[in-house]
Amino acid sequence: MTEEFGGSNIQVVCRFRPLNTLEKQMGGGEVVDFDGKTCKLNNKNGKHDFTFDHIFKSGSKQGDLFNVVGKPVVEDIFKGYNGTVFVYGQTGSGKSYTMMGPNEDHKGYCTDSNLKGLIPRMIEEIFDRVENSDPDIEFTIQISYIEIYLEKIRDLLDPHHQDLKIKEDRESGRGVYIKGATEEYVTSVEEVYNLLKVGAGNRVVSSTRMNDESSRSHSIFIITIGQKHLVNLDSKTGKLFLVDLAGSEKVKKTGASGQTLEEAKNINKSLSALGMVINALTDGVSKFVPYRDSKLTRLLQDSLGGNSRTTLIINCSMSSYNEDETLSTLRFGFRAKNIKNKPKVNRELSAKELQKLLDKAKEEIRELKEYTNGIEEELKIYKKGGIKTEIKIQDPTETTSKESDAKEADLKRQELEEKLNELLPTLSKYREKCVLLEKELVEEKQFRNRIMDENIQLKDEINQAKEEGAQSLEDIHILKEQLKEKSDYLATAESYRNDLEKIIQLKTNECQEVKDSMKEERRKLEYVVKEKDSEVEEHKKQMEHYCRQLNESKIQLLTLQSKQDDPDLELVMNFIDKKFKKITKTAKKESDRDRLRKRRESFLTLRKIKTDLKNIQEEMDESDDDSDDDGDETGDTDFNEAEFMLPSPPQEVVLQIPPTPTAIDDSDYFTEPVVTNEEAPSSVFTQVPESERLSEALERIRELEVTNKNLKSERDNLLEDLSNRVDKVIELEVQLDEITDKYNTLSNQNIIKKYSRKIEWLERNLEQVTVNLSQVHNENSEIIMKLSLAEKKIRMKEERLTELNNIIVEQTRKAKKEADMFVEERSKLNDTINTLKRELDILKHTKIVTVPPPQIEIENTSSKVRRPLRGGGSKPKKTEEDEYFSSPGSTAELDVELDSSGSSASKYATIRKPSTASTHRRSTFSLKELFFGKSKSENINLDAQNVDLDDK
Ligand SMILES: Nc1ncnc2c1ncn2[C@@H]1O[C@H](COP(=O)(O)OP(=O)(O)OP(=O)(O)O)[C@@H](O)[C@H]1O
Repeated sequence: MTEEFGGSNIQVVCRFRPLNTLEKQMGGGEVVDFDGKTCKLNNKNGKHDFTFDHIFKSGSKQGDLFNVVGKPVVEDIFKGYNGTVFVYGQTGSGKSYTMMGPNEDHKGYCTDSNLKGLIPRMIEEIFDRVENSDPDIEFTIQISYIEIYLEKIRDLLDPHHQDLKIKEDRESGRGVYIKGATEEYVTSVEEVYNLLKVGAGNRVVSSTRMNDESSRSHSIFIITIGQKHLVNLDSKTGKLFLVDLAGSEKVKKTGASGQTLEEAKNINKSLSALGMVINALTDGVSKFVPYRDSKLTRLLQDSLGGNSRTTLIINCSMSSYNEDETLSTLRFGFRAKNIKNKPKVNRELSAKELQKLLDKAKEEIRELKEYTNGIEEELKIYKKGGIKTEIKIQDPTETTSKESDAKEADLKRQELEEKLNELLPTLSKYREKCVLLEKELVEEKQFRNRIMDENIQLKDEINQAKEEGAQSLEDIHILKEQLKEKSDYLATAESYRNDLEKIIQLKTNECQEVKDSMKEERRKLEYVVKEKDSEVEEHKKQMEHYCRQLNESKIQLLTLQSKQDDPDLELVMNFIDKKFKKITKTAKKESDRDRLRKRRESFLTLRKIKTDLKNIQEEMDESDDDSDDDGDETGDTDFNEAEFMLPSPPQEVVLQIPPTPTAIDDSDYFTEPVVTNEEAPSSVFTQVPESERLSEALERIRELEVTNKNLKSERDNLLEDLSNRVDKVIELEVQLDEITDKYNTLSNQNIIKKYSRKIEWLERNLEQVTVNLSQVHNENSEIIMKLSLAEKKIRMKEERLTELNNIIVEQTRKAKKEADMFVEERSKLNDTINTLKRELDILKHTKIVTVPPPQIEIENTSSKVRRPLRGGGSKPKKTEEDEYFSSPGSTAELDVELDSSGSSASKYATIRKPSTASTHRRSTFSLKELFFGKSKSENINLDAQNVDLDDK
């Protein structure tokens, strides 16, 4: 059974050690002042005050520390509490010195009465207390000694155990323990010292710049003290953890490297885990304490915030050389002060205790029954009228006759029988009750176990749910971050798209502008073309005029021909006419679309005609030359020139065909004047003398030729300008197409595709994230619901548990009451039996008992076997009787004195050895043991012939 008391804070004491050689060498002074329980550290950053439960200045004695810290802890352990003393501080600050004392002869402990540390003093105190305890209390003392080195638990009492595991057993009240660790039973201080020596030999210690013998591991010395009151069977257990932590160290200062560096890393890691546990226990916010982060914290779980009375000793240096470390140590201790523990007295569970009580009661009933049966049997013998041969019945009066004695005996027998008959149902009633109680207890225990299992399961569920919740929250957080990232990305993409759209718009505007400008250009061009057309028209008219004149000249030529009968000239004229007609025809057929091409073709045709004409001219010239040679014609060079120039006008006319076919009817144009000109000659030839007209015509032809040339060049210019403009238009159109293409390409190009893909992907992701988010929200709310449900369940279970506890308490109370009643009844029964016995005694004579030697428990020298100690003496000592009985085969004739006064009468018998008959010594055998208990278990037989029971 565990008795809980109000929570108590961890006690924190602070110890300073004197400056060491290194600190003196470094030349720094002392930086700590004291004011009662407050120490003040003055460093470069100012003053820091820390108040503790006790402060031990540098000159403090080991004994003072024991009186303040050690003694009360030992007292607590004997009360059944768990206790812990642990020392914390930087390397070389005096932790091992405080715990063990100086390790001068490398034994692992110190026995110097002034210098020995807490552990030796506490061990001695424990054995002193056992020595001075109630002799009815049986003690067991067990020792374990382990170290945590490089995050592995090593058994210092058995180095074969290298990596022990930590286990927890709340149900049995054992709490956190190390599975497989050696637990040696000890019965003396010397035995413990031996173990300390063994342990110290197995510990890992190295030399560093800060400490010649630096502990490289956390050592834990565990003392378990069990107590059992042999009379009331009350039992309790106290466990004491004495922890010497490895020192925190600055690698730079200690000069750790290689293995020591690895050790330093592990030491600092586990110490920081210890710091985290203390933070979580004291910050008032943390719901979770990370005990499982290191072996050290896991092992100290009960000592920090659990079932233990804990004292923390912080060891510091006063030197300015170590002021930073001292400050951090003081802060650590100051924080630890706020840890609240819940120490409980570790008593046997009520169920067990009750079970034992019940067993005891059952045993007593059985014994009583046997005893009554014995009496019954004796009575039967009397009833038969005989006297048991072994029993000499002493007649106290010597005056009553045998007959009256028999009658009286008969009556007594009847009375006894009646009383026995009355007693038997009571006994069976008790037996039944015991069975019932036993059953109830088993059921109750099972129920309680079930509830506890359920509770643990629920707690696990809650923890899981909490973990899941935390995970979900984390997921939500991650998703939110992703969402944010994606939204940012989306926004960037959006802005990029907007920029692109703007660029496209700009380009489109530019295109539009170019189109507009082109349109404008076209319009201008059309205007110019129109102008040029009108100019051409003008020229055409002029040409008409010239043509007419040409026709006139032609007519004149014809006339001349008729006069000269020149067949070649006629041929030329015909040819020209033909060509004119042909060209007119061709021009008429030209469509608007192919105009330009046709023009060029016409131009080529005309050029061909011109070449033909030139050829004809040349032929004519040749013929002229021939005629000249013949001497037929003289001084007709003008005519020849005119002849030579003749083809030009039609060529120009053709070239100047207006752009719209409807505008000019070429056939009309060419036929009409001819008709007019055909009519004209009569008048012309009649008015002007022929040679004048001819020269005039030639003059005009020349003029025409010049004009033609001008017109030609102008036309060429115009054509060139036109083609330039057309080219420009084409170029612009090509540009426009290019821009459009570019735009299309751009919109189709990878960037846009990529971005649109990305945008799509982001949108999809966004959707997914939203879905996930809502899912997570749902899950979260589900978890919260589950959590609240589970909490509700736990609350209900807890309520149920309290209810059950109350029931158990009630049941225990009832059982106790019943047990009391039973004891009362039993004493009544005893009284009755005593009365019966007394009555029977009248009939009895003194008996001699031959007691064979009781089997004395042989002391087992193996310390792993339970070795109890009795209060008042270090272990159950052999009494004179024990020694006597222990000699094999010896028998003793003992006088057994029965003390009839009070209830103890049934309990003790005085045994007298024949040789020392005068000395009456009280043995530890109870009457019950003597007659019933030991008679079975320890072979003590009643021999009526050898036992003398006197009247007392
Ligand atoms: N209060 C003290 N008075 C005198 N000497 C002391 C005191 N405390 C410590 N010392 C001496 O200081 C040295 C270092 O002490 P100790 O080995 O106990 O340090 P530690 O904190 O256990 O170091 P580590 O963590 O490295 O094991 C030892 O030589 C020890 O004797």
